[in-house]
Amino acid sequence: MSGDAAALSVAQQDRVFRPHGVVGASVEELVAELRSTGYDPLVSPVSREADEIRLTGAAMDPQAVGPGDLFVAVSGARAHGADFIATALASGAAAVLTDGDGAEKIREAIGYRTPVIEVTRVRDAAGPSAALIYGNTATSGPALFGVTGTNGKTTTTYFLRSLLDAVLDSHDQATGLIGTIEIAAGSETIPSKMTTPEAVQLHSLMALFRESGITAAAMEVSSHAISYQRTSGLFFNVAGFTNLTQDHLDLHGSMEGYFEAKAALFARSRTRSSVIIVDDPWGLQMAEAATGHVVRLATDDDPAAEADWIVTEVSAEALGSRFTLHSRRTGELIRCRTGLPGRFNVSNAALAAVMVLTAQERAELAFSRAEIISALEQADPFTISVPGRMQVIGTAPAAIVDFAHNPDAMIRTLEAAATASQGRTILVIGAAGERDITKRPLMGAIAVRMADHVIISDDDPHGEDPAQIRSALMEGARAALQDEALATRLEEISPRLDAITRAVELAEPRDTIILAGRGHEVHQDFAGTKHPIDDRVELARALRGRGYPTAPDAPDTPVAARPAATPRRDSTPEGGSAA
Ligand SMILES: CC(=O)N[C@H]1[C@@H](OP(=O)(O)OP(=O)(O)OC[C@H]2O[C@@H](n3ccc(=O)[nH]c3=O)[C@H](O)[C@@H]2O)O[C@H](CO)[C@@H](O)[C@@H]1O[C@H](C)C(=O)N[C@@H](C)C(=O)N[C@H](CCC(=O)O)C(=O)O
Ligand SMILES: Nc1ncnc2c1ncn2[C@@H]1O[C@H](COP(=O)(O)OP(=O)(O)OP(=O)(O)O)[C@@H](O)[C@H]1O
Repeated sequence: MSGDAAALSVAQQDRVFRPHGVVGASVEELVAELRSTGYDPLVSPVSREADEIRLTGAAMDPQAVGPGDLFVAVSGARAHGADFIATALASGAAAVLTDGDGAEKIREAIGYRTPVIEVTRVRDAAGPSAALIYGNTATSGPALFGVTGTNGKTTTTYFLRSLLDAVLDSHDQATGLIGTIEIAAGSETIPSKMTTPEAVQLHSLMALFRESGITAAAMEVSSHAISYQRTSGLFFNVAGFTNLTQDHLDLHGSMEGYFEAKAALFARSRTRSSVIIVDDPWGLQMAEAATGHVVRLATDDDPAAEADWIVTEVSAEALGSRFTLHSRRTGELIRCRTGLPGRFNVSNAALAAVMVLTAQERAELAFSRAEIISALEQADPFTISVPGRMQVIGTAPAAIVDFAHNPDAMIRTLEAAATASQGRTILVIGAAGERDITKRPLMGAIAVRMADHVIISDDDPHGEDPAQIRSALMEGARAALQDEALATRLEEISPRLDAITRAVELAEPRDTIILAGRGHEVHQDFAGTKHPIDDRVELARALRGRGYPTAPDAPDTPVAARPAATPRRDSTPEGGSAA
């Protein structure tokens, strides 16, 4: 989105990034739909005029409500949406969908002025309600490609979109994208608030996509989204699974709970086909749990016997890789490449390719196999820059900004660095506050096991004390240093800007610097206060400051200012047992 619109808040941008020609539904039609699907709605006030009110949009965030919207007021951990009824009404909300508590709050605040539809499961009902308003059905389009898994969602959706673009361009059709970094409808984009938006926004986006001539879209599906019913009422043409490793245990309680949340996406009622990477037992289990048409993809060196597609002939090419996709069923061989570093990007690229091939096989895309193969072999769709994902900022020393913020991603990123590096690996790492705390010591331990010099710093502390988060990482790192007699150098430096400067000061041209955890993010959140900092900008600045070369597309805009409220600076170089 450009011009004046770009100056709007994210919620305001959500409000204007909407379809225009929505036919909508009346309150009466919505209530009838909810009744017929078992939600047992109660409506007040019940009157002819109220029934005839036409709903032409839906929003859950009161700041994103527009005229004629259904305001979906949910009860949450921080607040009840109904507490914000005044904001929603001032913006033009025409009716409210809420629970008993919400209905009570609204009656107390405004009496019986606006129709209130009361159901017990508001989040469940939000998706089907929005689907009705925006005219979305299982076949209304666009062709939707959903990707879930602990790591690789963003990268795979960028790869998917790039491949779809390469094929659809010649058909004059555009593509969409919904994910952590941005929401895009063709060339129009807005920034994302969440990896997967709420159902009301997703349904609005489907209608916007259709209106904008978008025939295919790639979308990240987080486990939070599945648990919070954000994808309710949406139907995927192909759902893809990358992997399952430790993260988000604060929400899911256990790996089994986390698995169950993800598995819900691969049900016949939600997706027509599933493409599942079966490189580990979780993947194999996911393929067993999936119902409907399931395609198994193996991307490692020891492919599972059950795999339908395997990746073979992987070889290094510049910083990226070449590989061949082999269909065990038909014998088909397709040559692909990705310019992004790391073996995991071969997996992400293979998943994107097999998802599109599967959609074509199942006659869900109006283009031929030959067009996909030609795009794969000639358009190089997997050599693109994915913001903050293995993004190369400097070349000597190699300097990379990556989003790795959980144990498995760290291992894979540091493996990629070790393969590429001629010298030492210098790592800056932190952990986010108010998120899975059990991963912090694990991440500290992995850091000192796999890098040569580790600087523990801050990520987004959110409401937590940043020093405490660092200390949990340090604890894991120190224990590994001691127990495993490692020679890794370990420091704790805050703020992050100082940690970045220090990493560059330490580096020599043969070394590799990895700034992990923050990727594309441009603010750190300290208890609700946002401090501008972009790892990519600061790394490029520090490299240039020391006369080191930067990559051609390294940023040069001086975005970041030094944080206003700087947390404790605590630079305590520590050696491992041999240091
Ligand atoms: C755990 C979780 O996902 N919580 C989400 C959930 O919160 P909740 O149900 O507790 O609701 P709440 O925040 O109390 O708000 C209730 C209602 O009051 C409104 N409200 C609330 C507070 C306020 O100040 N103003 C306001 O209007 C809200 O818009 C909502 O309508 O619904 C809220 C409304 O949409 C989300 O903002 C909130 O996301 C929180 C902030 C969050 O951080 N979520 C992250 C963990 C998340 O979802 N991440 C995944 C990606 C994870 C990954 O793979 O890394 C994602 O898909 O983004
Ligand atoms: N297939 C993969 N397997 C393991 N690690 C990966 C994979 N793909 C990417 N990574 C690592 O995970 C990080 C995040 O990648 P990406 O943003 O593509 O995943 P994501 O699932 O969208 O993550 P998030 O949900 O946290 O945004 C990358 O920066 C990289 O370190």
